[in-house]
Amino acid sequence: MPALSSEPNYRWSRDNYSEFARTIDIWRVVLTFSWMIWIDGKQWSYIGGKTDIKVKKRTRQRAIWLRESMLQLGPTFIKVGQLLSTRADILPTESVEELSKLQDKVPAFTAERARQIIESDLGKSVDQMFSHFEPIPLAAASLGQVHKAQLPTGEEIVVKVQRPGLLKLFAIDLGILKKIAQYFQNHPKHGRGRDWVGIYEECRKILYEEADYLNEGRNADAFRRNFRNDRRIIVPRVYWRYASRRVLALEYLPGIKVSNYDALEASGLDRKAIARIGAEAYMEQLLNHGFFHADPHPGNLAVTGKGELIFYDFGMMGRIQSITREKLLRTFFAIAQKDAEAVINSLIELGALEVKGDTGPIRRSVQYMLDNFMGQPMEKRSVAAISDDLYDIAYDQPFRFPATFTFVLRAISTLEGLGKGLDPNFNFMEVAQPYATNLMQNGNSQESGSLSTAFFGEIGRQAAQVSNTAIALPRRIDDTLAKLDRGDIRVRVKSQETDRLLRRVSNVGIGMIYALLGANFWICATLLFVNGAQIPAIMAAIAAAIFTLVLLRLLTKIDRPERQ
Ligand SMILES: Nc1ncnc2c1ncn2[C@@H]1O[C@H](COP(=O)(O)OP(=O)(O)OP(=O)(O)O)[C@@H](O)[C@H]1O
Repeated sequence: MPALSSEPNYRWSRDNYSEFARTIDIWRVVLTFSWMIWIDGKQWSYIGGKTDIKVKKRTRQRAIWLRESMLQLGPTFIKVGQLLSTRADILPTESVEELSKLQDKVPAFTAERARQIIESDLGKSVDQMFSHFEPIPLAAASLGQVHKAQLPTGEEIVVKVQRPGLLKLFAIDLGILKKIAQYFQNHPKHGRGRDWVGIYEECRKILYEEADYLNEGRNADAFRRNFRNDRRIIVPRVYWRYASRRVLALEYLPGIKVSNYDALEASGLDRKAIARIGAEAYMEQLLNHGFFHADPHPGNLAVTGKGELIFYDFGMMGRIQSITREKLLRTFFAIAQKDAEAVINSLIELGALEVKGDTGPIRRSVQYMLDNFMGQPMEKRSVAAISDDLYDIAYDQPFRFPATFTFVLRAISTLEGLGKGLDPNFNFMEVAQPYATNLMQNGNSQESGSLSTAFFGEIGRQAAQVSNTAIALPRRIDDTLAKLDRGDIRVRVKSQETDRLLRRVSNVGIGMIYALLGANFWICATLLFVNGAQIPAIMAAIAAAIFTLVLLRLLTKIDRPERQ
């Protein structure tokens, strides 16, 4: 993010901002938003009647308001908003779209404060360590800012410095956010089928990981190592001598931003080739390394004069294990075969789906989607469209996608958007498919070997199923036994005889109660009548008569033979 020259005076960036004032500010936003949602659900709040167009328009206005409020609330909420923008399975489309526009438009802090942080963390003065330190940051984002500097040896570096007081702000904000998550969890409407506390825990973990620059340095090293044999990808080197939780020095690698099309063309760079390198680098990360850059927005990708792709910012990375990659293939096969049951099972196995309760409704939705949306061949569809379909199914259902899965989808969708900007005919699936097959067949790593075995094993299995149902039958029995073993099958035994007997026993019990009450009222009526209280005696007699009648009716029912 370029540093802002004019600095809006946000409350959270003031020194005298108290925890109490913060709590009020945050709860004011939460309660106002809850009130808006409540009002929007009421028919009378729409002048001239509630229509789909009016609802959509209002949802959009609310989403814009939410985005602006998150921006006002500062770093923690900007990041949480950005994370929530990947959750189209729990938020309406309008909110997802608005939150994904949430950019780190935050004021830079002064070079003086940056120097203080560097000196306090590294224990030496900035002038001793660096021959030059650029006071105006290259970029300022919500968590920190980037200053250019030079080492006495002449090497050019960038120094990332964390925003002052960030961890203190996190501690306060996350404490309040936890209460908000609990509030929504316990809410009769918004809490149903949602795991707000789980989502809060995920956000908390990611925020603290991103705020630890040592972690970012380790990620950058691992990413760089993974691409050491690929000359098309460049990753800055970490200068560990100048690293702490709040400071990170990296090799200075200037480049043209992938979204700066004019500059790319002026340098004679091939836009199509850049889009392809990006997609292939992602296939490599997802299928081979199992370690991927989770935030490939245009600010984090640049191109050198030679057409190499530079990656910046390793704060948010995703990991997928090799076993998950095999399961991912199984999902693709299931989708290709339009087998809803298999899609759901593979997504559950993948950990991509957590179903609470009955899988029936979701199976029907998935089947509907497979039959209707997936009309086009897979390789012609965009990943963004596929994820939209998935989110459409998931929205308002009693399950959610785990963060890793939504991160993969978001990373690929973002990259796809970038690719389309560079080359209007770009399609991630088209690039990915042959690349994935090639990687699985000719891969030199042990992992891709096992992956290709799984791939062909799966083809064999599917072929056997399709060509011969008789052969497939034992498999189904086997699957059913496995389900039984896992406790996924509930057996309901219906015995009419037992049901009848139970009903009779219960009716006899109720009959006893009526008999007792009837007798009681008859005795009361008699005693009252004998003592001259005629009106109360009549009332008691009526009550006694009612209970006796009900009892007689019940007795005839007990003896009547039941219809089969
Ligand atoms: N090694 C580098 N060489 C040159 N420029 C860099 C380098 N690292 C970062 N930058 C520049 O600084 C910008 C911000 O860097 P980075 O994304 O790492 O910071 P951030 O605080 O994590 O920002 P954000 O959260 O917006 O991604 C990059 O877009 C890039 O322009």
